[in-house]
Amino acid sequence: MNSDIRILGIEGTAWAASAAVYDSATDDVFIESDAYQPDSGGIHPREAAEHMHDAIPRVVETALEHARETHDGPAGEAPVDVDERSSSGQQAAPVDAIAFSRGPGLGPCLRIVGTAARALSQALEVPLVGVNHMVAHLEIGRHTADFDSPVCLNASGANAHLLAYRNGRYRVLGETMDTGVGNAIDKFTRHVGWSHPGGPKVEAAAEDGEYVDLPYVVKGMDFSFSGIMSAAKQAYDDETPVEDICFSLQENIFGMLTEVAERALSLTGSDELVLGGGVGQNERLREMLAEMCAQRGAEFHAPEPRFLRDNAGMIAVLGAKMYEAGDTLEIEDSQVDPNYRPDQVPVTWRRDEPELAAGRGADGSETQVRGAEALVDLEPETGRVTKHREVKSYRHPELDERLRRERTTLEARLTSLARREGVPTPVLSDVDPREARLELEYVGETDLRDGLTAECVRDVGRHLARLHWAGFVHGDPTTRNVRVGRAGRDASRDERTDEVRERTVLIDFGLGYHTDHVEDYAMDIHVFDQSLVGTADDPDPLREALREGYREVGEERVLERLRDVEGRGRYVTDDAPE
Ligand SMILES: C[C@@H](O)[C@H](NC(=O)OP(=O)(O)OC[C@H]1O[C@@H](n2cnc3c(N)ncnc32)[C@H](O)[C@@H]1O)C(=O)O
Ligand SMILES: Nc1ncnc2c1ncn2[C@@H]1O[C@H](COP(=O)(O)OP(=O)(O)OP(=O)(O)O)[C@@H](O)[C@H]1O
Ligand SMILES: [Fe+2]
Repeated sequence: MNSDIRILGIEGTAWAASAAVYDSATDDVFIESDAYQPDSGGIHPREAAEHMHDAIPRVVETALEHARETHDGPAGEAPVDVDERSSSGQQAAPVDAIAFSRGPGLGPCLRIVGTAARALSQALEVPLVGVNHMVAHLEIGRHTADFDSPVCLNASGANAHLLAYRNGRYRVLGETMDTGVGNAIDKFTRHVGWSHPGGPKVEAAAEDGEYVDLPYVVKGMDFSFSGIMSAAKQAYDDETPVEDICFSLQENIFGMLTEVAERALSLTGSDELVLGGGVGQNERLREMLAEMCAQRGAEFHAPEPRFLRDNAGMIAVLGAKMYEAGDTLEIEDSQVDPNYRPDQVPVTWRRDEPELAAGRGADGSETQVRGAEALVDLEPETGRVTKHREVKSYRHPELDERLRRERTTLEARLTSLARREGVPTPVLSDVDPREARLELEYVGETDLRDGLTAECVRDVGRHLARLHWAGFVHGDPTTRNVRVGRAGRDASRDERTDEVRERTVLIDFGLGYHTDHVEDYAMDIHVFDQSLVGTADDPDPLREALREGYREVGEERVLERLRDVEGRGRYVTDDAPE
């Protein structure tokens, strides 16, 4: 940002009544916050709104005072640019625009912030900028890290998701299938009788804990907390020491988040990761992410804690970028949106398009690929591939051992089973679960990601339907877990035209499992769908092809359930006690 822009930011989506002033010339961010602390239980929407009502005018006044003081320059000096924008001849506004969080968040809180922002914009005669709170959690990290095009993990109270920029939007590559990560932890601490917020208390208790087995659920880049939270509450009721539960909750929950973040880096080819959100204040989460990135040669950045928890600084910083791009709002269009998703925001302040880094040398000559889970040695000449799930040092050794062994066994079993169901997969020549090593046939010429066509995607739809028909799911169908091309045995002739057709081969079944739940089948399609959205410039025709292919072989009720899965508002911020 070149010019000197000063923005007042206002935040109040849930618990933090906060105002900030960002000065682009000095890159200074002044933040004044007032936290709502529930007397008992979790956040009560009405009480939170009352808090906003009282506290927002106060924090805004403090921030404006700061703006006026710094605007006038050091004591004794004449004010700068005083009447530049003043139409009425009065002293000019101390800021260039008012940025406020439009959502997601609690409706009653958002409305108070919206009203305050509109009133200020009118009184000071400066434009209004409507900021998406989750995109602000991401952008503050990109700003402070000075990264180009990172993957972002937002780990906050009401949300948990992975975002990556593609063609004018932040795409959601993966997200929680139930509650936000902080809310999940806070529900456990309510069960135990600890006061809100629970995250810091779990972190403190975990220091004296030992590992106990708890559920671990990732589906591609999506994940779920409901199973682990019920198991944790049950373990507490069964008198498992609470420090052991806290320790293991952190190991598993943050292990899941770190694993999906690594999958997102692998899928997009990005080597930059930023962390956002209040749960990002947790040392163990940061340590795991840093270690994962170090192990794969990526850069990791977590902003300082005042920028991680809810704060108006991040609203002001993104507000400045939007303001500079001319992305302002008319008062009549400035309504708030409690379900405002990050992928609804047109990204007006970025022009650059990241290249998807190739997974290997374009000519296929590189012989080793690092996936999210494994190191894969390729020998296209001999037609052999060795896949080794390395130790992940960020994970607790017990969990790591279990996951690597189970997934290697499953991958071997389901790869073969799928082929028997008529789905092309590599032929397996050796399995060593203890070493977490597989030997497979080399298939395809490229990853589907690098040769995306509607025809191949339609094939993927048919393949998934066949697996589901046989009673199991792939678990991680992405555009990198599908190989396409005519290499070796993969060439096949079209019966009608006698032309050599590309074959579409599924690989990497390590997250697959047997199930007869329609929901699991729908999720499997959803996971592939999200990877299309994350890797294609124009995903819609491909998404349609996926459904067409599925429909040819599979059951309509699965596609109906898919529409349910997609329509579900996962951004439920109401954390009122059950
Ligand atoms: C929509 C918006 O209102 C919402 N904001 C929000 O959830 O506040 P945030 O400040 O980003 O995160 C609060 C959460 O962060 C957790 N938290 C705070 N410190 C923590 C720590 N040291 N370890 C784990 N969790 C922590 C709290 O328990 C709480 O659940 C969101 O971003 O989802
Ligand atoms: N049998 C194979 N034939 C040809 N290429 C393969 C084969 N298996 C793996 N690869 C290549 O190696 C890459 C990583 O393999 P794989 O997906 O199995 O590892 P992973 O670590 O589980 O990856 P991720 O979890 O990121 O999907 C694939 O995207 C593909 O390019
Ligand atoms: Fe937040």
